[in-house]
Amino acid sequence: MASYSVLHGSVALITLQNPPVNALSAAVRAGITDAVQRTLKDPQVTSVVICGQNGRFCGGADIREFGGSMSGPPLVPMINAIEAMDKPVVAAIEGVALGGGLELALGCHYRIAHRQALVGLPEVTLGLLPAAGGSQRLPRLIGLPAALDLITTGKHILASEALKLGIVDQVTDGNALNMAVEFARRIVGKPLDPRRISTLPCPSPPDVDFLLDRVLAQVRKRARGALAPVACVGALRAAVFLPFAQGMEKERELMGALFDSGQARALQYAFFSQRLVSQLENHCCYWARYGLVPRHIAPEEILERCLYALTNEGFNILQDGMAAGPEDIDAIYVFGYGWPRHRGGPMFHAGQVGLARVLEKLEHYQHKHPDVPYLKPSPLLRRLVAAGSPAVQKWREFLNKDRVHSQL
Ligand SMILES: CC(C)(COP(=O)(O)OP(=O)(O)OC[C@H]1O[C@@H](n2cnc3c(N)ncnc32)[C@H](O)[C@@H]1OP(=O)(O)O)[C@@H](O)C(=O)NCCC(=O)NCCSC(=O)/C=C/CCCCCCCCCCCCC(=O)O
Repeated sequence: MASYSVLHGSVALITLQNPPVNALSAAVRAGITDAVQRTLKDPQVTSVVICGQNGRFCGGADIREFGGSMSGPPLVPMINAIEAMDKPVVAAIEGVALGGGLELALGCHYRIAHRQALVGLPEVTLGLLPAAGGSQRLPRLIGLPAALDLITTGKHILASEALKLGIVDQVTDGNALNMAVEFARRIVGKPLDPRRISTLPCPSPPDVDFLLDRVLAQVRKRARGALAPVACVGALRAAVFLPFAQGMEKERELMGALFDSGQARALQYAFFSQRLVSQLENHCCYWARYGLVPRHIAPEEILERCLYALTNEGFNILQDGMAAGPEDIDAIYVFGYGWPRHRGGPMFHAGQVGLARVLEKLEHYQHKHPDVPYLKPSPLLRRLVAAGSPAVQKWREFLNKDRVHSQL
């Protein structure tokens, strides 16, 4: 939800309330929409400040809502309505203004931030693009090159850097909310048209096509099949060449394609699993408090059972002739599945760990869990170990000999 109050008799204060990061859930969007209506109707109110509860402006759209059917007031018309207001609206940014949070702030006429606050449009890291107007407003505010950098990487920057780029208007080491309220009182009556970012032209260099093509090529190379970074460049191209309303349509169209893609779902799943893992320890405390004794599973066991079962399947695939050599399997993992390049790939890694050790571990886990077929050591792994664990580069040779023998 969002609370509404009036300070000094004339400054409406809209406070986002959704701990811990004030994500823009349906209830928060409904609260903001209601509060905007109240400010419009209240003749005493001459300016508005939007802030977040507990020193955090907003961590963006509520990622949990993406998994289900979305309800409540949509974000885009809400932000457009804020920008269209005829009373100045100031965003008081403390803590974070990320994703939809920054997009909300870009719909405000001014942005005042704490120097240490973090701002950014990290949607790309979730397989999305800033589709609440961010891809259209940010380049209009700070120019195409800087917007391309921020939106295609999704990086968070400090408000002090955002000030240099022109994303925020002022920073403070003190209380950003107090400063925003004082600021809001002072600017009443100043023209608002130049502060409505959607009405600004998009500043871009003369060689704009060249720049967009170069960035697209870089992004394609870096993204290795990821859809979102490429879509981000498409949305920014629209910001340069199309009027705002049409750019917004393009933004929505591109977002629609990303939204239901398996990639966006996978990245959002990864966002939450990363956080869940860090809570594991607390769950153990919870069990202990209620007298439950969790079976102790060492992290090595989880790692080894996942990793060595995967490698074992690689040996089976090689043995069945479905891949010509270990390099084929490693290349698929490194280039297709983000396996850390510095670890070479699962087959190379098995060689580094030592084939005898991999075999020993598989035998150990198979003994403990005889019902798990993936843990049964591949005959090829056994033969390689028996042959003295040749280096991975020699396996192709070994396999060829093996295959010839089996055909004789
Ligand atoms: C930096 C953080 C904010 C804070 O970090 P930290 O202090 O370390 O805390 P964490 O442990 O990370 O988080 C604390 C808990 O909060 C949860 N959390 C955090 N952020 C969110 C969030 N945004 N939503 C939900 N929950 C969140 C987190 O999981 C923790 O909870 P728990 O412990 O797991 O229970 C850090 O949290 C962070 O980086 N957060 C993410 C910031 C981010 O990525 N924000 C961007 C979100 S995406 C976004 O904003 C998108 C905006 C555009 C939406 C436009 C919608 C339009 C829809 C159009 C649909 C198109 C279809 C059209 C089809 C057609 O046309 O037909």
